[in-house]
Amino acid sequence: MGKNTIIAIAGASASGKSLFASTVYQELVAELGDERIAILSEDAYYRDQSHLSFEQRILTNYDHPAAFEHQLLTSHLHALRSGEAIKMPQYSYKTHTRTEETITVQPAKVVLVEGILLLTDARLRSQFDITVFMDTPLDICLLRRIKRDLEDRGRSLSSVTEQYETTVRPAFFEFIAPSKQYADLVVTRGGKNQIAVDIIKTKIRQLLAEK
Ligand SMILES: Nc1ncnc2c1ncn2[C@@H]1O[C@H](COP(=O)(O)OP(=O)(O)O)[C@@H](O)[C@H]1O
Ligand SMILES: O=c1ccn([C@@H]2O[C@H](COP(=O)(O)O)[C@@H](O)[C@H]2O)c(=O)[nH]1
Repeated sequence: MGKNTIIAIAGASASGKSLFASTVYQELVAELGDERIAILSEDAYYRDQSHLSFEQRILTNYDHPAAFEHQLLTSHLHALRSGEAIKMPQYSYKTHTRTEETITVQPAKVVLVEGILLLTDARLRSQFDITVFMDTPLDICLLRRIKRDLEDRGRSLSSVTEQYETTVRPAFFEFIAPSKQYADLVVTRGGKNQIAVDIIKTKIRQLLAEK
């Protein structure tokens, strides 16, 4: 396989990273097929906490870099770049640990990866060829996170607001916002910014045509 390209999409929780990455991925797969493009999530690399009780797991700060197994993600990106398949872990936000299943990701010429802390880690940054930061206002992120966490992640309004005040907001200012300096592209207005989606798709088509 020729040179691979890894594209990282970072930004605050509920800034639209996942929607943006999956829109780029799905639209390109519909057009070109799925052999040359792969998609990964940093959230899949939250540490396995199956050795802890549920009461212990909910004490973890999920917005701190220590919550992630970034070394495993780095080695998986390196493997994909080297033409090897990986077994991506699967994570449950409801049980706060990995599930038994993994997803096999085949090496692809373009790999999209999205997550809150991707640009904060120098080991990960060294793997990225193109970096994107979703610059959605924090109040909009909070509104979207409340809706999503209540509907999809089994949370109550009080747990979302308490977590937001204690870890999510402080981590945004300590880790995520400063990592914007490492972005090649800054995307406003979240995952439905179709102009930004089209710009990344054009770049990917160009990369695939070169190889
Ligand atoms: N531009 C947008 N307009 C409306 N809703 C959006 C927009 N971008 C994202 N969302 C919604 O906000 C929620 C959080 O987006 P998501 O992509 O899951 O964020 P992240 O991956 O950054 O946590 C989702 O329900 C998503 O559909
Ligand atoms: O067990 C968990 C793991 C993570 N979280 C929260 O998820 C977000 C990151 O995911 P996004 O999809 O980017 O929102 C992070 O802010 C954690 O607080 C969780 O609540 N529980």
